[in-house]
Amino acid sequence: MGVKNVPAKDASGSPPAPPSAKFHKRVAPLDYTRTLAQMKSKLRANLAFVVLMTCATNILILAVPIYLFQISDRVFTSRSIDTLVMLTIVILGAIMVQTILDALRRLVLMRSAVDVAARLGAPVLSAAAQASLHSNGREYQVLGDLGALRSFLVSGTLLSFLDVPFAPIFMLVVFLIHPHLGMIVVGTAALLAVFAWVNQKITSDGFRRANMAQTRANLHLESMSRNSQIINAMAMIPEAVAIWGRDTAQSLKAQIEAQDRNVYTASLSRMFRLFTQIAMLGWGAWLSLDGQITGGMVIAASIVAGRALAPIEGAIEGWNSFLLARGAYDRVSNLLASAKSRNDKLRLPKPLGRLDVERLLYVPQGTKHVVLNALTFSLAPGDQLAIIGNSGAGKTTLGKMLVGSILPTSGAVRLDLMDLRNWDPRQLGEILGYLPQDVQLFPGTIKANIARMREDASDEEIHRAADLADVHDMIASLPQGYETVVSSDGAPLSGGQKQRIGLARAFFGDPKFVVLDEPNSNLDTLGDAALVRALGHAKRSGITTIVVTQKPSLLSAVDKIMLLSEGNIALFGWRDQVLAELERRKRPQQTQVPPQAHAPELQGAPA
Ligand SMILES: Nc1ncnc2c1ncn2[C@@H]1O[C@H](COP(=O)(O)OP(=O)(O)OP(=O)(O)O)[C@@H](O)[C@H]1O
Repeated sequence: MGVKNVPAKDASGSPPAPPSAKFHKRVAPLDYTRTLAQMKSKLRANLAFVVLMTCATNILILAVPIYLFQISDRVFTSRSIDTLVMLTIVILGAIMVQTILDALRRLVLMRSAVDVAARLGAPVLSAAAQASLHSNGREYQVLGDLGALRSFLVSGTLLSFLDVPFAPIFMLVVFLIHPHLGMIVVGTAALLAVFAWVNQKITSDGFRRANMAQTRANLHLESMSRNSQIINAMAMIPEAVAIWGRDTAQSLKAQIEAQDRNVYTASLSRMFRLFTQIAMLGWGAWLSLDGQITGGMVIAASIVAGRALAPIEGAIEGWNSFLLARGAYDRVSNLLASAKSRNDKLRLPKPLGRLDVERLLYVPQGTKHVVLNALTFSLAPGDQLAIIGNSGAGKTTLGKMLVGSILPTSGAVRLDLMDLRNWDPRQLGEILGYLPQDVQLFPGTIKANIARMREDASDEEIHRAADLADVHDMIASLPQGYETVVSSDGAPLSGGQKQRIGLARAFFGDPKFVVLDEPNSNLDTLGDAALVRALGHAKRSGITTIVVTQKPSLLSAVDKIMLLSEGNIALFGWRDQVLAELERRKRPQQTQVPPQAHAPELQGAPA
């Protein structure tokens, strides 16, 4: 196609920059899969160290029963004080080493948990923001999963899991002391496993229902905080609180049911574990009376049995939190695996602003509604197009698609011949400007908002954007000017002022292509006039501009008009021709039939 790849003249009129400066600097690459792999290998290394420490601590734990064994077998028989002192010194040393190693493994696990959160926090948030393009933003909750993962890594459950492989060794030791005692321990372990299985069966549904109701209550709370003004203004507090209360009550009720059952099974398993201790001592005493083992062996067997059963009980009790952590890990790794690496795109020179839309089709996922029906049109660099049409015609959807904030079902949007999907996203964001229908500002100063929260933005660039959007005078009239701090609900700015700051934000950084969705919906006459002047500045700067509008006042400022009707291009062409055609279509309707779909927006439009 006929776009000449000549360097565009700088908007300020200065000569084009040398070739090297024309190329955007690539931001640090964010390779999600590699970050995840790095985190896994670091965690594996740490866990290997922890497993080593666990081996050592578990072996050293045997020192106490061996000490008892030795006392009853050697000291009592030889009545040697020296042996007693030696044995005591050795056991004290062993206990000290065991304590240090146990503390070490806990410290390493704590640092590993922090390391996981620190390494994955930014990539997960970035991947969630990317993924939210295709959904309603629920991916942001994966950040909570990262927290759950971190808690699991420092929980006692993980230590119990690590200790479980040593349980058979301890059982073997008890078997070696006496097979009867060994069988008591193995029987109890099997019984504990049965209790845990029953516990899982009878509580999982309750916990699942409790979680679902809690999630609903949290979502409701979030929407209440976003709509607090509407809720207050229309006295909706009782209803809003009632909805939250209903979901919270459901969650608590389900939780109580599940927890009651949990308490029953946990108490039963604790009781059986105590029975085991008694059985070990009682049966051990009988064996001792029978002369089969010594008293020291009975006590040693009881201690070793306790060590064998404790991690099994801990792992069984923590099984639910293990499943939750595994689910959280799966969600984190799936999100990172599905996020696309942002560093594999060629850096291109700054575009001229030619737009080609090819057979753009949009059928939202899960619906059969054709919102945009194979739209095809082109704009030359610097063209200004107004998109008009009835409510629900697809104007906003088309605007979002033109800036790549939603992806088409099929077809392509090309900027300077290159499909938007093939531009480096960061570079594309810098050469695009977008003012959405529902303008939201970030909490911070006006200058930070105009600069798109970039810390490297110069004052000159911010002023230039404000100038281009014709909002400098409005900002100057505010008591704190560019330093005015805006809160998350936009206060202290009015709706129109917010919209005009949003306009300056769209023009920040010399974009080459700007989409403005109903930029004058909140503007007064002065604001309207400023917007028309801003379009004039954009025209002179060669910025390709698309304005979605229902108001006729803006139509005088554009070159071309597109009429969208139910997702189809009903009319597209030079402004005067389209307006004349609309006028011609409107006339017979006024005399014959009720007005047609698109007639009202053009009433009063300049011909
Ligand atoms: N994600 C979606 N799922 C289902 N339907 C959708 C989705 N996005 C848009 N639509 C539908 O597409 C149609 C066009 O919506 P769009 O917001 O683009 O209209 P519009 O022309 O901008 O209207 P308005 O002037 O009122 O803003 C609407 O009927 C809307 O319900």
